[in-house]
Amino acid sequence: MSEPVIRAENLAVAFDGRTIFKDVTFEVRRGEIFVILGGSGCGKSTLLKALIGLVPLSAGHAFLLGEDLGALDDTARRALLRRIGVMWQSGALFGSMTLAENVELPLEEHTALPRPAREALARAKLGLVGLGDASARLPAEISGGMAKRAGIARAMALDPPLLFLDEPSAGLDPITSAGLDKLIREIARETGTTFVVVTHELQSILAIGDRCIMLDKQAQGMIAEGDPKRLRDESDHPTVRAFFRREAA
Ligand SMILES: Nc1ncnc2c1ncn2[C@@H]1O[C@H](COP(=O)(O)OP(=O)(O)OP(=O)(O)O)[C@@H](O)[C@H]1O
Repeated sequence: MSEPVIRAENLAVAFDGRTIFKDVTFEVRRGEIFVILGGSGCGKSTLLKALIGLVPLSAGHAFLLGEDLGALDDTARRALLRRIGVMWQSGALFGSMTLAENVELPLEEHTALPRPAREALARAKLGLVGLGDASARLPAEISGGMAKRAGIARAMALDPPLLFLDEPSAGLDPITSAGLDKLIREIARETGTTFVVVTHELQSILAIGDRCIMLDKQAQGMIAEGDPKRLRDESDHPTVRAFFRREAA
């Protein structure tokens, strides 16, 4: 089997001596959509940040694309992070720039490509997310669902093999959210991009997740791992069952 895209070994994070999670161990395989799920405040976003080195680990190792992020010097670390796309929940587009200019921004920052090449790549990425006709629009002129699509296009500007999405369906109505899920599946299938998606939206988890882990605040760590549909149908863990069956725990 090929090297996993992510290997998380016994990860722990604590803030001011308070453990958020510990002993978090999992692998993300090439080409899959891997979901990090769990209730509010269980540490999903913190885990995402820890995986890319934005939050320090108090224990464990995170290997991304085969490299131990914590063991790299600044240059190697920047080079590795350049190969990873992130769309933050709060990752708003720059309001004064068109969608095309927003997508071009990472290309301008990280490549020496001339402007026409950048423009062509930005158009292609916007086309991939179904916004080929909207490239000259400003963020204020588009819907929330379109803004998320544009955010994904921007995160894909540098063709990352690994893409993190932090709560992509936050703030979207169910139909728009389902459309975004479909897009994520299409991109994964068409491009082979590996996705790590943080979400607590049950519909999304079941629609897109090949595999998932579930974090839990009380347990301060993982309480489940596997195919979300199997967890829904077969888990004996009361919190996992409650989550998937939408019952109060
Ligand atoms: N920089 C920080 N300093 C101190 N505490 C923090 C910091 N970042 C997060 N926390 C705490 O860590 C816990 C987990 O937060 P996190 O945002 O990762 O949860 P989450 O599962 O993503 O929640 P939600 O679904 O509500 O976004 C929370 O109690 C939060 O207050």
